Amino acid sequence: MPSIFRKDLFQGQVAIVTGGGSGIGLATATTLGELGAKIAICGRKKEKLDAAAETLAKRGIEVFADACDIREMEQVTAFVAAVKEKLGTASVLVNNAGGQFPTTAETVSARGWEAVVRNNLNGTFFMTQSVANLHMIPAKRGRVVNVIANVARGFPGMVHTGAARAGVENMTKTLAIEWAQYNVQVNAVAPGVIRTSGTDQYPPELLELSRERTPMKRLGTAGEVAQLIAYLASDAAFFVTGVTWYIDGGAHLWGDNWIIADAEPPPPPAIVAELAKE
Ligand SMILES: CCCCCCCCC/C=C/C(=O)SCCNC(=O)CCNC(=O)[C@H](O)C(C)(C)COP(=O)(O)OP(=O)(O)OC[C@H]1O[C@@H](n2cnc3c(N)ncnc32)[C@H](O)[C@@H]1OP(=O)(O)O
Ligand SMILES: NC(=O)C1=CN([C@@H]2O[C@H](COP(=O)(O)OP(=O)(O)OC[C@H]3O[C@@H](n4cnc5c(N)ncnc54)[C@H](OP(=O)(O)O)[C@@H]3O)[C@@H](O)[C@H]2O)C=CC1
Repeated sequence: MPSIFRKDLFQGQVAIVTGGGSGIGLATATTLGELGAKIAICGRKKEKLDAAAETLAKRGIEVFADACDIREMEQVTAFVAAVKEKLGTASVLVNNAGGQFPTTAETVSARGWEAVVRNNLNGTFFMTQSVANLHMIPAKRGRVVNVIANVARGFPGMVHTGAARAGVENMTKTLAIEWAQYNVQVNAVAPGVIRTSGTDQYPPELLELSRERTPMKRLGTAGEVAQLIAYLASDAAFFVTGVTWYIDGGAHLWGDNWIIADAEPPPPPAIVAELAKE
């Protein structure tokens, strides 16, 4: 995707992109790298990261890639220290790693719930705290962009991730206030349904339903999300903090992925009929 940004926008800066081995993370790493940033990426699968690092290097981007499960604090601490040693002090953190699986609220197992909450909420906090303490707060400079999801009207069909992402959205506001004194801005982006290696794992009929239920009648691209992240990571967004930016073709305002059955609901309690008489 051609960029609207100045070629040297991130020259001399170091950007960490979690989950940078694929999808939105790789598109973001590519965008920031092509705008001059040195890039650090992490993920759980080393092979995927190595392939992504090769792609980035071929584009002339200086890159450091290492395996790190963001749910494990020791792995996070080690990765964040390695970034400092290999590339220098990071001024940009994109918390993009995450994921979940479709489920109903009544059937999700305790382990399934925990896996998703740890991945999206705990992992994002561990990484943010670690990068802030080692890189951004001492340097008095930082931009954090949290990738969440369209949870504006709940997330029926994925209760675990809805709850975890709402937690990250609230955390975004808190950190924006606590860290304003350190010149660290914290924002979130909330993608609608974006075609990536991640959504390729979803049933095609669910994605088609999502497309139909999106006012703009299409799915987004990873490149589009990367451009929004680049803006929020740039100096142009210096006075922007604590805000969630939707990039979803209008889907947070209209259109549901959750079909409410047409069946007659159970009768209301008697008091409702009594009140209707008055
Ligand atoms: C509806 C509206 C759509 C709306 C239309 C579509 C909208 C899409 C919007 C969002 C799109 C994206 O985010 S796309 C990005 C998607 N990418 C990903 O999700 C990749 C990352 N995800 C993951 O790694 C996994 O999903 C996650 C659970 C988070 C972490 O996996 P782990 O390996 O740590 O966990 P495991 O040890 O395997 O499993 C722990 C428990 O979770 C359960 N579990 C794991 N995967 C499961 C699965 N697919 N189905 C059931 N249960 C699962 C296991 O059964 C275990 O519980 P027990 O069985 O009880 O032991
Ligand atoms: N595509 C979409 O429609 C939407 C996506 N999102 C969110 O955007 C982000 C990017 O998703 P997308 O690019 O679509 O999908 P991908 O599955 O391609 O990307 C997810 C990335 O996160 C990494 N990851 C997942 N869990 C961990 C972990 N515990 N530690 C480290 N890395 C991890 C994965 O790498 P690895 O497997 O190697 O660990 C992978 O590279 C995710 O948070 C996703 O939930 C939100 C709304 C919609």
